[in-house]
Amino acid sequence: MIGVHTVEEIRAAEDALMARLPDGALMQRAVAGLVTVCAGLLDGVYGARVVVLAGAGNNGGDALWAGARLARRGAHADAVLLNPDKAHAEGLAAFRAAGGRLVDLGAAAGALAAADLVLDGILGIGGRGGLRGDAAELAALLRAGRTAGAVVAVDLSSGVDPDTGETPGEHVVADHTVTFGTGKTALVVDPAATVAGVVHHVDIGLGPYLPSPELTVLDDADVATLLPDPGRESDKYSRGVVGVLAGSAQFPGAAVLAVGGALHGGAGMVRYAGPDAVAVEVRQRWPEAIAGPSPDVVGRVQAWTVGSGLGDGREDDVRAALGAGLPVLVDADGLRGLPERFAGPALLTPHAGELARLLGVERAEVEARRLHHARAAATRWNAVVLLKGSTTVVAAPDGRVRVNPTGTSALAAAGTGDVLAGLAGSLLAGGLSPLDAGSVAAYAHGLAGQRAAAGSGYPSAADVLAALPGVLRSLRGVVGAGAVHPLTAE
Ligand SMILES: NC(=O)C1=CN([C@@H]2O[C@H](COP(=O)(O)OP(=O)(O)OC[C@H]3O[C@@H](n4cnc5c(N)ncnc54)[C@H](O)[C@@H]3O)[C@@H](O)[C@H]2O)[C@@H](O)CC1
Ligand SMILES: [K+]
Repeated sequence: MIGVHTVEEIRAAEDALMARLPDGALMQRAVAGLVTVCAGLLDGVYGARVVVLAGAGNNGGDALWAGARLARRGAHADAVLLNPDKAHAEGLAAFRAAGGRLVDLGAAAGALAAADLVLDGILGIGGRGGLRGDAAELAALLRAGRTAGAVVAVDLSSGVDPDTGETPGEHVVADHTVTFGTGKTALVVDPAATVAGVVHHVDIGLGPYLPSPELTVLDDADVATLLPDPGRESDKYSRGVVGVLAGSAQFPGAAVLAVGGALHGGAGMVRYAGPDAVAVEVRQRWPEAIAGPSPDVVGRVQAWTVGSGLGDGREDDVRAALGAGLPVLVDADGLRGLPERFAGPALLTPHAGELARLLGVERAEVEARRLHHARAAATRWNAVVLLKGSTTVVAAPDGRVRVNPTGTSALAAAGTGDVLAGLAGSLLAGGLSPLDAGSVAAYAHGLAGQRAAAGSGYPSAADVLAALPGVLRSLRGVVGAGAVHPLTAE
C-alpha cells in the first residue's frame, strides 16, 4: 500500500525528523535518491548534458545539489535560476564548485533543446497556484517537446497542486518524478497524476513521524487480503446472494454484463430482476442466474446492484431495491433515483458526467477537481463514491479515499462499467464494506482491462469480463504483504 500525505503532515514530519539530524542531512538523503534515478535514466553520466531548472525554495536546492553531484561525475550541467537572488545558497555553491554553469533565461531554450536530462526543481510542495512568468514559459517549452531528454520532476511536477491533484495553471509535464518521504495526492489523482510520469519513491526516514494516511493506493497484497475468502464450510447462501437490477429492452447487454461481473465476484448466487425478454438473454448467457420480474419477487439477497442500462420507467423497482435496507451499489440510471441521504451502506459509481449532473456542476469542473467532487458527493449522500475515469477515486463519507492504480484507457469502452457494477455489488453481498468493495472491484477490473488489452488491443466489455476470473485467481494467489504479483510486474 502506498500512503499519501498532505503538505501539512509532511512538513510536521520533516520538522520532527530534522530536529534529530544535522543540518542539511534530510536534503542530502533526498538528493542521493534523486541522483540514483537520474543516473539510471542516462546512458552514462559522463558527458551527459543536464539542465537544472531551479526555483527559490528547497525544491530548487534539491535540483542544484543533484546537478552538482552529476557534474562531479562528468556531466555537463547547466542551471537556469528562476529567482537568482534567492536561489538555495548551499545548493548553488555546490553546483558552481562542481563546475556547473549558470545559463540566463535568454539561452535556456537552446540548453533545453540539447539536454539529455532536465531536472525540474522550480517548485515542490511549497508551490501554489500554477506557474507564472519565466517559469511558465520554461514549462511551456518543455510541454511543447522542446527537449529530447527525459524531464525529471523533483518531488512533483512544478505548478501542480500537491494536495488536490488539480492543475490550476501552467505546470511542468514530466517523464519521471522522484518523490521524497511519502506519496502526494498530485502523484495519484488526475489531472496532475498524468503529468507525473513514472513515479519513483525515495525513503528519507519520515515514516515514523507520519500519521496513518487518509488517502491510500492499494497493491496486489492489500487486495488479496481484502477479497472474500470462501472457506470450506461456505455454501451458496453464506457466500452472499447479490441482486442485479439492470438492463432494459433498449440495453439488454448491460444486464448480461452486470450479471457476469456479479457471478465472478465471489457471490454464491445472482438473482436478476428485470423484464422477461431481458431475463431470457441473461439466462441464455448465464444459466446459473435466477431471474424474476422485480426486486420484490425475485427472492432474498444480501446486496443490490442497481442501475446499469436500466433506462426510464423503472423508478418503482429502483425505490424497492434501495429501500430494502440492504447494502446497495447504484450505477448509471439508478443514480437518478437517489434518496436524500443513505442510512445504510451504499456505493455510488458515477462517471464524471453523471457526478456533474448529480452535483449540478459542469462535467469539466468535475474532471478538473475529481477528488474534491467525489468527496463532496460522499458527504452529501452519506455514501462511498467511486468516480470512474482516468484515475478512479473511491471516496468514503468518513474522509478515507482510495485511488485505483490499475486503470487503463482500455477500459474506456461501452459496457465495462456494467461489469464493474456487477463485480462490486457481488463483493458487497460477500460482506465487504462499500469502500473495500469499490476499491477492490476497481483494482481487479483495471487488471482485467490490462490483460484483455494485452490480448486484443482494443478489448470489448466482454473481453474484460472474460479476463476477470484469471485476474481474481492470480490475486487470490498472492500471499503475504509486499508480495510482487506477476500481473503488475508485467
Ligand atoms: N523540508 C525538508 O527538509 C526537505 C525538503 N525537500 C524539498 O523541499 C521542497 C519544499 O521546499 P520549500 O518549502 O522551500 O518550497 P518550494 O521549493 O516548493 O517553493 C518555494 C517557494 O516558492 C513560492 N511559491 C509558491 N507558489 C509559487 C508559484 N506558483 N510561483 C512562484 N513561486 C511560488 C513559495 O513562497 C514557496 O515557499 C520539497 O518539495 C522537496 O523538494 C527535500 O529536500 C527533502 C527535505
Ligand atoms: K518540481
